[in-house]
Amino acid sequence: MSVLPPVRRDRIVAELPQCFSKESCLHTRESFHSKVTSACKQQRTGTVGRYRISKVIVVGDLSVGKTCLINRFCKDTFDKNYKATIGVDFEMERFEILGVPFSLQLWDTAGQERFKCIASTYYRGAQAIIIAFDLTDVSTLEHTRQWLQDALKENDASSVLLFLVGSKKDLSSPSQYALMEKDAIKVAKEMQAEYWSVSSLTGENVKEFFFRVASLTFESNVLAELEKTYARRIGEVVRINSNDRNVYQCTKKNKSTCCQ
Ligand SMILES: Nc1nc2c(ncn2[C@@H]2O[C@H](COP(=O)(O)OP(=O)(O)OP(=O)(O)O)[C@@H](O)[C@H]2O)c(=O)[nH]1
Ligand SMILES: [Mg+2]
Repeated sequence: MSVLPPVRRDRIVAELPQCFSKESCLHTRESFHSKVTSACKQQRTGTVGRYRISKVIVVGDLSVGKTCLINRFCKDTFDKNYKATIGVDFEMERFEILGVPFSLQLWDTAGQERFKCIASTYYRGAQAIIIAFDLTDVSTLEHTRQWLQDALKENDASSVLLFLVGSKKDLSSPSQYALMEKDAIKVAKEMQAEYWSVSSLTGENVKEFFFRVASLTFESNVLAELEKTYARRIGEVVRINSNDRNVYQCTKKNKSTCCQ
């Protein structure tokens, strides 16, 4: 069995990364959920080990900067020449969160209309959806609602984490940015998404953003797994209890026959 190399030192998460803007932040806790930290401390790998991967899809209009965002984070590169994504591209990024190895599967989808049907076949089973728009083009912000609708057709809205990300921040002036941010935060609140603004050219907020995505998906996976384990245990206890009742009836009626 091939052993993976250790996680890069700059991919280690010990504290819950904070959100970008309090105004559009759904998970306002300052630290990881206590149940998650204790499960990880006890390395209850049965609980924590299983959920080591999270699927994240990145959607949004063509040329808004989805591929550049992923490449800046995964490869620390930036290509100013636009090469449209055809269908989907895929990157796997490994972290160590609270001492537990964890991977983000990043699915970079095509924004061009003609590739949309191929891309949408990869939406299913996402734990997080990143909807990207261009901070210098308000029409790409308006289109994010449709992108979200399409992505939610394949996923359970109640359990998927949503992020609305404004890209190309280096291209917008402070006054232009302030106006766009106000609109974007309004859209983020409507969507129940967490808003971020980034620049893949300068790298501004890119690492912080992906650390936040990885940490929140890790936390929700571990909590879901703990709940399942707890429910299974309760199930077992209930089953034993119901047997107890039989044992009780046996002893009341006739000890020898029914309770072997
Ligand atoms: N200045 C600046 N330019 C950017 C930034 N991000 C992307 N770009 C430019 O925008 C172009 C398109 O970016 P891509 O990441 O390829 O766009 P995309 O969303 O993947 O496009 P599709 O694959 O067609 O959906 C790139 O060639 C860059 O030149 C950024 O943060 N700042
Ligand atoms: Mg692309």
